[in-house]
Amino acid sequence: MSKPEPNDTIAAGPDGLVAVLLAGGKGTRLGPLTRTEAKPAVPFAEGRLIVDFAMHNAYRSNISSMLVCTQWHPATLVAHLECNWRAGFSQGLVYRDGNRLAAPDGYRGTAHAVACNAPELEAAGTRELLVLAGDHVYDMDYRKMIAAHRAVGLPVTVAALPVPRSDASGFGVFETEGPCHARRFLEKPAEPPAMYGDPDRALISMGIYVFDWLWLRNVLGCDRPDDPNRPLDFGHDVLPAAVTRGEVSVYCFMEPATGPAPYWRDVGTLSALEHTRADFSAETRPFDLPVFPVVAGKPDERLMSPAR
Ligand SMILES: Nc1ncnc2c1ncn2[C@@H]1O[C@H](COP(=O)(O)OP(=O)(O)O[C@H]2O[C@H](CO)[C@@H](O)[C@H](O)[C@H]2O)[C@@H](O)[C@H]1O
Repeated sequence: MSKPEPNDTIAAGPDGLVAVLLAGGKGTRLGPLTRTEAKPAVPFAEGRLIVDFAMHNAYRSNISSMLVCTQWHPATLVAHLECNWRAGFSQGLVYRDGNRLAAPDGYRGTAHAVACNAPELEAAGTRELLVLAGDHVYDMDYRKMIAAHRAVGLPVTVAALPVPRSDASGFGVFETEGPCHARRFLEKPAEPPAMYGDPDRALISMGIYVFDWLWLRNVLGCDRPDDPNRPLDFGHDVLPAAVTRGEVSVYCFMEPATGPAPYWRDVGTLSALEHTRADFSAETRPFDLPVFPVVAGKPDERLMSPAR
């Protein structure tokens, strides 16, 4: 297995886009599985780790550069990405550990993780940022969302989908006044508001964002590193204010916008992970497991071992 090269650099794609994968959370709700392991590095099925779903989506969406924010036990994750995915990212795949980059406290939240990497993103020529989480199981072509972001012209686009209202309090929830027109954003509300036209469902954030970089660097206070009021978390700090200011467009991950939701699972709890794994071991899978790009050299030995 090749060793990670922390000095590698990234350059934005021809359209100025860079992806950031947030992969540093502790994942405490996965109990023993994440005691000494990053959540995205938890095995899913047949040699795939949880992170491979987001990686495959990025790869097949022609994303050519990615910065991965790690923090909690990143060794397995970095080795896996380096071995299986580096070949798919022609403009660079780099890992930036909060323990080193933001010592002594590390990244203090998702927005802070991006802010800490602002100088490198700036140097890479970033004009748009696609922010992804490493702990979701779904099959999505981000190009459609990016195209929608450009067409609408607002500085932020958030991917969203409906879930039963009773399941929504663990997510960021949009209060909408049209099929996908957001009026308010509430991070993990005890009483999630119903989505427009459907009293039984709520429109939740999938934790996938496209940002205009100049807007984001300003909102994150990248020029004010000592400002104690800088936002730390996208869901708690950045989105509620941005939605209220009318700066956020909602990208509904479903066709048509009011139709049934596609398969998407946040596998942040043991029971969600078990159910999702069961869906993929059933005769008919929700969709195919991720496929690694062809790598010159040896395949990951995990792929040679039996499913786990
Ligand atoms: N300090 C840190 N440094 C680096 N990476 C970190 C980090 N803290 C968390 N992460 C990573 O960021 C991603 C998001 O994790 P969070 O735990 O912050 O959000 P959560 O999933 O609860 O909600 C979010 O995702 C759900 C969808 O699952 C949305 O509904 C909700 O609005 C949104 O806040 C994960 O991949 C995690 O590993």
